[in-house]
Amino acid sequence: MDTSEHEHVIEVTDLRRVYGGEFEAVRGITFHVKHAEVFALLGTNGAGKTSTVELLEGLAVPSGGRVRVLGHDPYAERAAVRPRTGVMLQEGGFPSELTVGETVRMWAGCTSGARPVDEALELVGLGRRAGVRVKQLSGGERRRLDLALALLGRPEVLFLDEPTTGLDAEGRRDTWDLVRRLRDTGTTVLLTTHYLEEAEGLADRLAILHEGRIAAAGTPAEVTASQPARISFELPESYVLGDLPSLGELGIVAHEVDGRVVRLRTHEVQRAATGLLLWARDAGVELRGLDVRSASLEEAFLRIAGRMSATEKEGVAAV
Ligand SMILES: Nc1ncnc2c1ncn2[C@@H]1O[C@H](COP(=O)(O)OP(=O)(O)OP(=O)(O)O)[C@@H](O)[C@H]1O
Repeated sequence: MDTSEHEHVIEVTDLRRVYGGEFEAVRGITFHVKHAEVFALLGTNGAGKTSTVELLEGLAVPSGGRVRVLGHDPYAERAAVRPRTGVMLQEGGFPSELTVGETVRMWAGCTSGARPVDEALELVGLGRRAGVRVKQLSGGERRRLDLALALLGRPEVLFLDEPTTGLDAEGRRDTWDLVRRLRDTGTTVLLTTHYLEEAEGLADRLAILHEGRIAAAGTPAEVTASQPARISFELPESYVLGDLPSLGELGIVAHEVDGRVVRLRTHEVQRAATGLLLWARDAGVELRGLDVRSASLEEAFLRIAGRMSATEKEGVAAV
């Protein structure tokens, strides 16, 4: 089956993975990835990201549910899927005595329609390192070599398990640029990452896994919009919180006072900010340090992953 703009290149339905007959690492997840889309799987350590990606790569059989990649079962129909996909595992293993160029050449020998070795190395910024032995590469350079190998066969679907772990800021940006270019030329990319900035900037859509289940999914904007915005300011001299308009009227769902600093959370940021500013104008006072900001993906993630302080959680849960 050929891919088209309208097809779901990856389809995951009620997917489960059980280890040792009892530990359920993936507990019935459903999502899809469209053609030429970058989809990020986020989650805390042990959330089930790698366990899921391995099923998509056809490295194991699901304990339940269904996976389709390019319309095929990646495990049972490996021969149909594997040549059209590129895989970058969390830890690639290379013979350390070979040079970078030899490694890619060896790999190219087993890949049909492989890119020229130089092109693959240029793509990942290793063009000048072809003669260096793999054992002499830095951790970040090894990740780039991993990526070069994943790209060798001009894959239609690319699986990247933590592609930028160990890369410095520049290397990370280079990889993001490359992923964007691949997406723009029709490659579908599924990646896992611990960097929320990476998911926010790179992913068209994402899913946050928590304890084997999808806790939130959508575009980065949709996922962050589910979280309340934050407004903070200093209480003017000689005023107390009770002097402000009623927090309920302002649409505030949680509040915290720390010395003279007031922090409010709201899903109706315009209403709350307007109410506060009108009140300040009428009272003839200045709201020093006024800061209004939407929730970040990081906040959404931390809240979903259950790591926020109990008080903050209670505040918002009380809505
Ligand atoms: N082969 C295995 N046998 C038993 N349990 C396993 C096995 N592989 C993974 N697990 C467990 O399954 C759960 C999910 O692991 P997985 O590696 O999929 O998480 P992850 O989201 O990729 O984590 P990380 O971010 O740390 O890479 C963890 O509790 C892990 O200990």
